Amino acid sequence: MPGRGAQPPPVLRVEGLGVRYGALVALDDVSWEVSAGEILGIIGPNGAGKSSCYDATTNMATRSGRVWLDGQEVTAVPPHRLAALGLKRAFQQNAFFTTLTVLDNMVAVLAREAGTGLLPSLFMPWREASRRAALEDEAAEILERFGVPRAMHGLRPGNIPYGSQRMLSIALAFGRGARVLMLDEPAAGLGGADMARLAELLRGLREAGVALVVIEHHMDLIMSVADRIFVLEQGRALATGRPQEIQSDPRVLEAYLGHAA
Ligand SMILES: Nc1ncnc2c1ncn2[C@@H]1O[C@H](COP(=O)(O)OP(=O)(O)OP(=O)(O)O)[C@@H](O)[C@H]1O
Repeated sequence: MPGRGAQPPPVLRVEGLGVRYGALVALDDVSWEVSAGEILGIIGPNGAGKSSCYDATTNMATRSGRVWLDGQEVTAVPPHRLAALGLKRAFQQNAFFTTLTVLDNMVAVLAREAGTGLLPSLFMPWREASRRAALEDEAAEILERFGVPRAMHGLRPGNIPYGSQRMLSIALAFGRGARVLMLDEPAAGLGGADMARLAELLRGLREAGVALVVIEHHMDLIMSVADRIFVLEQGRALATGRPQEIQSDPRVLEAYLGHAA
């Protein structure tokens, strides 16, 4: 890519993304990229087009533009295939199987990733017992890595603390692994201690080589963890740069805070 010097090639690159809802232009000619072991923060005022940008990237909205994953064009690839290729996403709202335990939610994700036919049999105890035990071990390890302790694995998701629910959401999105993980406001509703755990988790994933794209309204969090920030305003790219550049960019201050510093 031009101007990236010795940077590794991007894992995910989007170019010219556009989304319209009827007459409303939610996203207009937006391009960005993210590399392995990098955190790209996406910020912007409410309604700026951040979620539409995720929908466009993961082919969950009718859109224009193009998307490349690991150098391969994936513009026409449907969302579930993108996930299988390693482009994964967590949503603003937690989405669990509320009647399953925390552990079984994770097992269900692993079973789905393992392929056809396994999911129904996993919940029949007389079949696939050893396979199920192996998946349970794997699920428990992933949950612990994402900060959901074993004491919570037998509970229903609605009965664990909200901060742990958010971590569970990220674990379920990540599954067995991701090349790119896109998170939509992971810190929404979190208090200080949970926010610190989340920051630690994001840094750990970056350390492991995951490319992270994080929409976030909590400026302290995103400015402290992101390597680069991409700013959207009214569907268009306003600025991109390192956190300290973005924090002192008068255009961003004007758009985001309603005044220049
Ligand atoms: N399904 C939809 N139908 C019609 N308009 C939509 C739809 N989804 C989003 N919009 C509109 O598109 C624009 C961009 O919305 P989007 O949710 O992408 O912004 P956002 O930056 O993620 O906002 P927020 O920070 O509030 O989540 C907004 O004006 C929104 O009202």
